[in-house]
Amino acid sequence: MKITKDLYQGSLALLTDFYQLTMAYAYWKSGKAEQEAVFNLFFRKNPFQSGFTIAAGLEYVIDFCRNFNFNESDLAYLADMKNTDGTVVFESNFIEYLKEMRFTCDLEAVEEGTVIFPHTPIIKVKGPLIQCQLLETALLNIINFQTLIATKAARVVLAAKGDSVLEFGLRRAQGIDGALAASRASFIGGCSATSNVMAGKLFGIPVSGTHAHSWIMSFDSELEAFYAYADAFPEKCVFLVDTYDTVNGIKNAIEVGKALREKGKEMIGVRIDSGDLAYFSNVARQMLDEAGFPDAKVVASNDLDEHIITSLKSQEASIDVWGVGTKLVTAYDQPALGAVYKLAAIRDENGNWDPKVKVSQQSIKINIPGNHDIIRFLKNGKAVADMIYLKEDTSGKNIFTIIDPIDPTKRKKVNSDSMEQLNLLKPIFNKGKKIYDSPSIDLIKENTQKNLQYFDKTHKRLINPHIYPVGLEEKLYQLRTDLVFKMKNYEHE
Ligand SMILES: Nc1ncnc2c1ncn2[C@@H]1O[C@H](COP(=O)(O)OP(=O)(O)OP(=O)(O)O)[C@@H](O)[C@H]1O
Ligand SMILES: O=P(O)(O)OC[C@H]1O[C@H](OP(=O)(O)OP(=O)(O)O)[C@H](O)[C@@H]1O
Ligand SMILES: O=C(O)c1cccnc1
Repeated sequence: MKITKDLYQGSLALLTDFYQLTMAYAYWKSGKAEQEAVFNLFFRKNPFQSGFTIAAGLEYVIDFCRNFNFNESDLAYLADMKNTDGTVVFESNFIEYLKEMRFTCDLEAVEEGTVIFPHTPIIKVKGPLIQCQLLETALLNIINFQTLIATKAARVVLAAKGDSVLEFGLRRAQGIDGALAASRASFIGGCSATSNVMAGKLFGIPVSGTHAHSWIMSFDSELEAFYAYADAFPEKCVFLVDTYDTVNGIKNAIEVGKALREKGKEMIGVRIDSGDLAYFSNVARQMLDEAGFPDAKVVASNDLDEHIITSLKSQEASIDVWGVGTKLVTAYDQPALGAVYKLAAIRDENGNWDPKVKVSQQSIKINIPGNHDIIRFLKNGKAVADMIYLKEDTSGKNIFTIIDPIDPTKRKKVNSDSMEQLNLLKPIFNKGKKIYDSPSIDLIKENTQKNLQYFDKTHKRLINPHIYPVGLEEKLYQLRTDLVFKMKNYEHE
C-alpha cells in the first residue's frame, strides 16, 4: 500500500502539531535530540462502553514512517516561519538537520485485527527522542480513528450474528480521508464489502451495492424501473422496494424476478430502506417464499447501528443483509478514541533505561513507565489475562500477580506453566528498516475474527460487558507507585 504516494502526492512530515516542531527544535538546541527514548501509544477506555477494542491503522503508520522526511517545500515553509519580532523561528542549521533526518527508530506494534484493551501499548517506538516526538501526532491521528471504526464495525457485525454487513458510509463520512480510512477499518472489523469504490481500488476491499430511489423515480412506474434494471444487471438485482409502497414494491420485484428466472437468471433480493423494518422484512420474506423465491435475500438499511440490529433480531425480523452507513463510519455515539502517546523511558548516560511517569490527580491518567512489554495468557484457547511487564523483572518466573493499574485491590494470579502465551507486540521496524511482512487486508480481517474467538462471549456483550483483566506485573506496579511518590515528593512517607 502506498497511501502517501497515491493519496497525498508527497510528504506527510508536516502533518503534525506545531508544538512537536518547537520541541524538536528545543531538543536539538539542548543536545538531547539523539538521546534514546521509548514512547508508548495506548488508550485508557474502550470506546462505546465496549468490552474490547480492535486495533487498526498499522499499515498507515508503516507507510507514514517509511516516507518520513521533510521535502524541499516543507523545509522552505519552515525556514520562512517568523517570530513576532521578525526573527526566524527555526535557525538554518536546524533546517539542515531536518533535511538529513530519516526514520531510524525501532517500532513494535500489535497487529491489525488484534483485540486490545485499555493501558496496553498498541505501538512502542524506540529511537532518537526527536524522531519519537515528531511521530506523535500522526500516529495518534491514524490509530485513534481506524481503531475506533474497526471496533464499531466489529460490534455491528457481532450484532448481525453471521449475516453480511455492507458498509454504506461514504456520503456521510468525515471527509475524503475519513471515508477511505473508515471503509478500510470497517472491513477489518468484519464488514463484507463497501459501497466506496475508491476504497475498493486502493485497499482491495470488495465493493457492492444496490440502487437508489432516484433510479425508480426517473421512470414513470416502479415496475418499468425494475425491468430496466434487470435488463442492465440481470446478475445483480437487489430491488429497492420502498419508493412508493413497500408491499406493492415487493409484488413488482417478484414479477420482475419471475421474468428474470425465465431467462435463466435469479434476482438476488430486495432492499427495504424505511418504515418498520421488522414488519416489512417479514412481509417481504413471506411474499418471496410464497412466490417461489426462498433464496432471495432481504437487505435492510436506514440509520442502523448495533443496537437497532440487536433489536430487529430480537423482533425476529427476516433480514439477511444489513446496509450500515452513517452510524458506523462516523462512530456516531463516540466520535473519538482517546489514545495517547507517552514517554515511558529515556536511556541514561550509563546505558540504563530511566523510567518516566506523568503524575496526575486522576490515577487513570498516570502512565505506565519503563521499556515494557505485554503478554496475553491463554488457557484452552481462551484468553485469561493480559500482563504488562518489564522483561528484566520476569525472567525465570512462572507465577505472576497481575495488578489492575487503577484499582490495586483487583489482582489476578497466573501460573504460566499451564498456559499458552502470546507476545502481542510484534517487531515492525528495526533501526528504520521494515522487518514486518504486511498481511493482506483479507488476512487482517480473518485475524479480527480469530482474535475475537479467544474471548468469552461475556466480554463481547454490547451492554455492560464483563471486564477482561489487564494489569501490571507486580514489580512494574511497585516501580510505578514508587516513581509517583518520588515525583510527588512523598518519599518520606
Ligand atoms: N422494528 C424496528 N425496531 C427498531 N427500530 C426500527 C425498526 N424499524 C425501523 N427502525 C429504525 O427506526 C429508525 C426510523 O427512522 P425514521 O423515522 O427516520 O425512518 P422512516 O421515516 O421510516 O424512513 P425515512 O425517513 O428514511 O423515509 C431507523 O433508525 C430504523 O433503522
Ligand atoms: O442510513 P445509513 O446507515 O447512513 O445508510 C446509508 C443510507 O444512505 C442512503 O440513503 P439516502 O442518502 O438516499 O438518504 P435517505 O434514505 O436517508 O433519504 C441509503 O438508502 C441508506 O438509507
Ligand atoms: O448500494 C446501496 O444500496 C447504497 C449505497 C450507499 C448508500 N446507501 C445505499
